[in-house]
Amino acid sequence: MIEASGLRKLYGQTVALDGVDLAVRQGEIFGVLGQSGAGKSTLLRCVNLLERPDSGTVTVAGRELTKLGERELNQARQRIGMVHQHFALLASRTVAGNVAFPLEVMGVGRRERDQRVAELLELVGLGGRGKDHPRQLSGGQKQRVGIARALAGRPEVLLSDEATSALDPGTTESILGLLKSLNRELGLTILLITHEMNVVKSICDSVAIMENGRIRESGGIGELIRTPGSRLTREIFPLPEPAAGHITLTFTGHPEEPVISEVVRKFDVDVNILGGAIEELAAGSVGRLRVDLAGGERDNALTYLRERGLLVEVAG
Ligand SMILES: Nc1ncnc2c1ncn2[C@@H]1O[C@H](COP(=O)(O)OP(=O)(O)OP(=O)(O)O)[C@@H](O)[C@H]1O
Repeated sequence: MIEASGLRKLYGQTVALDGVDLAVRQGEIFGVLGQSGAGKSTLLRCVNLLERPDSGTVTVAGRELTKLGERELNQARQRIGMVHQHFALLASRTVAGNVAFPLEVMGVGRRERDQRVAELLELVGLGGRGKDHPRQLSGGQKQRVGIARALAGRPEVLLSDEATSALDPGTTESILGLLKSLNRELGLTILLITHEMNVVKSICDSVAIMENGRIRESGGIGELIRTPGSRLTREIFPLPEPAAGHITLTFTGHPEEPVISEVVRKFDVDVNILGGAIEELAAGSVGRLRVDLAGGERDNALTYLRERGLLVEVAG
């Protein structure tokens, strides 16, 4: 649905994007995770060409945006919604007036506009609040207005620029829940940028980890979790560096199965648990355990764990 290839963007001497490739599939929630200054906002602004990359191409829903002139681009942008960190609402307009704004720009007539605005407010859980002004709303409600406005043009793609960064944890969760349900119910493809691992863990199907204008790792979350040495897994489970011989086990799907006690019984090994955690991700439940395994048939125990579908990493 979104494909970016070879994106480069310089601001003076600063390389904001240094050859970025991105592929977001239709209907998925794709997170770009990175620290401040990594280039995330620049990447997002290059996807809808609010910022023109110095080189590289961007294709959204089959149209190569980097080839379009300003008029065609404005049209194409109507099918790409955008949600902002600080909501970007017009203080002088009511809630309904804010949501109606893009429809006015598109030239939608009054009656259709009113009907669509009412539908959109209902969709984001703000039915009946149309006459209020943004100042009468909480941060979470303001973001709901921002989302309703972004959906006005029936976009195929929603871009989210740190949509929950200005919100408290409880409100963040409810906004993430709303994005997830829009993704499911409308089949909306969502590309979001965030510096919060929590956002990636709770709603993303895929992720790209960005650093210094480059993507260091990207892919489906389940797939990355099963990849040895994955940065994503290390960041989700911040265990200390392992000592030589220590074993890190990553298991997905059925953490309730007693594989550890099985290997102890079957292979007569001693297991010393050094650390670990279980995380509930949108992609499923994932556990990571750091152990020391000694005695008995250690190698056979490791082979058995691999055969049971665990990722087994032995520190060198
Ligand atoms: N308009 C601009 N003019 C000059 N430099 C810029 C501009 N926009 C971004 N940069 C620089 O490009 C680099 C990437 O910035 P960008 O805002 O894309 O990162 P980010 O990951 O989104 O960070 P943050 O979360 O803090 O916004 C930074 O070094 C930043 O200072």
